[in-house]
Amino acid sequence: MANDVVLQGSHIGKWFGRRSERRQVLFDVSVAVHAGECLAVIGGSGSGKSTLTRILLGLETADAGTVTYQGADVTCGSRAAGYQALRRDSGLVYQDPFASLNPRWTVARSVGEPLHLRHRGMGSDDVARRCAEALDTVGLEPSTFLNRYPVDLSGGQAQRVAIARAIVNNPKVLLADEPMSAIDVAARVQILEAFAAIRRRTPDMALIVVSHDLGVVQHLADRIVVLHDGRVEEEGPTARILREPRNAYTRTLIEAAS
Ligand SMILES: Nc1ncnc2c1ncn2[C@@H]1O[C@H](COP(=O)(O)OP(=O)(O)OP(=O)(O)O)[C@@H](O)[C@H]1O
Repeated sequence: MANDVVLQGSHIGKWFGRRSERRQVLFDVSVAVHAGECLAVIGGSGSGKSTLTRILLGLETADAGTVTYQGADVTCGSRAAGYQALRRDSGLVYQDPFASLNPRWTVARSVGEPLHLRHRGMGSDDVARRCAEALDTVGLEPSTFLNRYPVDLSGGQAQRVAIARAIVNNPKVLLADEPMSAIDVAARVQILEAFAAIRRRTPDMALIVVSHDLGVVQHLADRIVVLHDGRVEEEGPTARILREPRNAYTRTLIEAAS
């Protein structure tokens, strides 16, 4: 399995604030993400889930430790050897889909923009085909949705458009930070199905999901990392962690969710 590691954080430490306000929020966190797996990062509010995953994706710098993407360093931001490759090969899905979509852009423009940015000379037929494929994968009929604006979408549809935008360049690593928490319960199934379809279509892609919702985690994740106050409390296969948590904090999280 070690050969399959795409993204690795080793002994990550992070502090926020200045002088007397300075506070450590991640303590010696090590985590490996493998090709083709879905890794869930769970933990209470403020446990460091978003900070850790943003550091792994090179969106935030670590103050201690290292992050490598396919063996190349990404730790010190844009100066690092692996940084550009990771930025190019990663996609992001956030909690609020309407914040990730420009209200003045059609779905076609929002989904197509990353293609234009990456492949400057790509022809309009290829852009249209790739946008349609991405929308199809997330369960949105292209002919119905391509010309809509965000205002014409439900929350669940908007999130699936945001996911289509995130996958249109076939990322090797996709980070979804609380992708379901702003979506009503009825629409969540379609988002789960969208992630399942993406994983079938791109079986080598690594998916990192940050979620409070253990139902979502149970459906999506192969492996779980449990964070508490910036430390890894426990990690292991999803079924084992949810059925037989070894750690008292993990048990508390599971009991609170059931
Ligand atoms: N830019 C920042 N400046 C100062 N403190 C920050 C910053 N970002 C995060 N923090 C602090 O770091 C800690 C971890 O935050 P983080 O957002 O990573 O937690 P989380 O587990 O994702 O929480 P939530 O589930 O509530 O989103 C929190 O105490 C938070 O207040």
